[in-house]
Amino acid sequence: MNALLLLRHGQSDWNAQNRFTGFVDVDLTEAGEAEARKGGRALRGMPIDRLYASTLKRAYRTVELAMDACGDNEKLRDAEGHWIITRHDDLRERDYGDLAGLNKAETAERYGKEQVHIWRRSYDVAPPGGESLADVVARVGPYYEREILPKLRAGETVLVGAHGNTVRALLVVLGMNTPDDISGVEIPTGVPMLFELKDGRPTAYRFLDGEAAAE
Ligand SMILES: O=C(O)[C@H](O)COP(=O)(O)O
Repeated sequence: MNALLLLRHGQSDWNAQNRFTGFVDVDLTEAGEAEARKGGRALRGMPIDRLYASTLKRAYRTVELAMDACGDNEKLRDAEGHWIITRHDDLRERDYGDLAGLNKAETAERYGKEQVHIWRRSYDVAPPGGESLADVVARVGPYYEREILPKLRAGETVLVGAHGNTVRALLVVLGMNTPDDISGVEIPTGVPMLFELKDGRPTAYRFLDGEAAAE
């Protein structure tokens, strides 16, 4: 099999509290861990050759839990039984800067819903002290082209544990969306996205939200 799999982390503690998170390294909730395991079950029977994640624990824990639940691909464990996951800062969630830790609803009351929507979903306007989606594209894109695309072109299937805005940035990098229409795209937590490849490049994707096999 030759495919790209993107997996937004399961629900995090600050997702559950409706707080801006960004670079802050928060844990998964129990519900988020269950989402990760459900996502893993949807991957059963799918040969995976390589695992990536951001350096934030909510992303690589999601990959670990998903792979545990998937139950296949034991070749990707090291001698101690840990999943071999290439982790990199460039795959982190967008930096929400000064908004990190603030409640999203309270922030909308303080600055206005329109301003918060612009900070969250515009392409080139960054939240104060943080990154715009364009900034995320500028760091995720080169990492993808340098590290992941060559593996896909070599015929591998690669799973990347990421974040809402790194997935959205990759959809722009992959040409699935444009800077104009990406603002309307939302990524569910814990649901694997399977990208079909043509000549080593992703051409279309679908969500694997039906479980391949019940628990
Ligand atoms: O970092 C965060 O706050 C969330 O994971 C993504 O936030 P957003 O959906 O508001 O961009």
